[in-house]
Amino acid sequence: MLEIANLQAYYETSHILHDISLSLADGAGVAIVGRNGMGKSTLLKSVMGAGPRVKGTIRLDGRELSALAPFKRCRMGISLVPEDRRIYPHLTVAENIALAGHAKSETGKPYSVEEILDFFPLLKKLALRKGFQLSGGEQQLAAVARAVLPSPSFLLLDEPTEGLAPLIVDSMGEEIRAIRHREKMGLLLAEQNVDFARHCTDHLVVLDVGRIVFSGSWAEFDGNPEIRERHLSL
Ligand SMILES: Nc1ncnc2c1ncn2[C@@H]1O[C@H](COP(=O)(O)OP(=O)(O)OP(=O)(O)O)[C@@H](O)[C@H]1O
Repeated sequence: MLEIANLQAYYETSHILHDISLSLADGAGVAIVGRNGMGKSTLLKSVMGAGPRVKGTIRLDGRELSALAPFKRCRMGISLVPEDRRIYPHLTVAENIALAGHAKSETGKPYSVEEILDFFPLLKKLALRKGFQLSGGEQQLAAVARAVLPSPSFLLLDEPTEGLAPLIVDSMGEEIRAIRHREKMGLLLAEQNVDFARHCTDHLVVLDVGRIVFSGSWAEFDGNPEIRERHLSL
């Protein structure tokens, strides 16, 4: 279980996240939605320990993470795909994915590169292609695949669909959904594409200037058109 309680996050003197509390049961999928600059990325980075200064508690299976370096959180079962993907341009897709196998993991057994390529059929066809020869969407898929290899308990994805063609967005949505359900992997997804977020998760929180203004299921969200109109540009 991933529990975030009374989280505050700061960059220098700017107070970005205010009193965020959020719990994800094992295998749960939660989307963080909201307009640009509302704090979605900051929330994911706070959970990973990668950037903002935080106060409050972040616990994974009861163990406090807030003081731990990102690599330790990764070993404990959290994987982050940042917005900028960070695919190595001169390594092949298979080599980029294999890199994640070098990280030690305290959680379940990592998948093999072959298993990961079976999860992502599009990447299987591109396994020997170098990073710089991939489209933005293919790079994004490779970054997600690499993050899945250590078999994390919770996968954190930062706006994976940004700037991608609709076809690859659909295929990524299918694959993430399938992996989540088959492997019982938790997902915390920062996303502006509401249709994609809905496809991949069960619940959502809406952020507005660093505060949660809505938390519930997608059905509850649909029953609340005012939230949609006020906080999301649809
Ligand atoms: N490294 C940083 N230093 C200072 N301020 C930052 C930094 N990163 C983000 N911010 C500020 O924090 C606020 C929240 O940004 P964040 O990137 O978390 O929002 P977001 O909802 O993910 O937006 P987007 O969808 O545009 O990525 C914004 O006001 C942003 O300018």
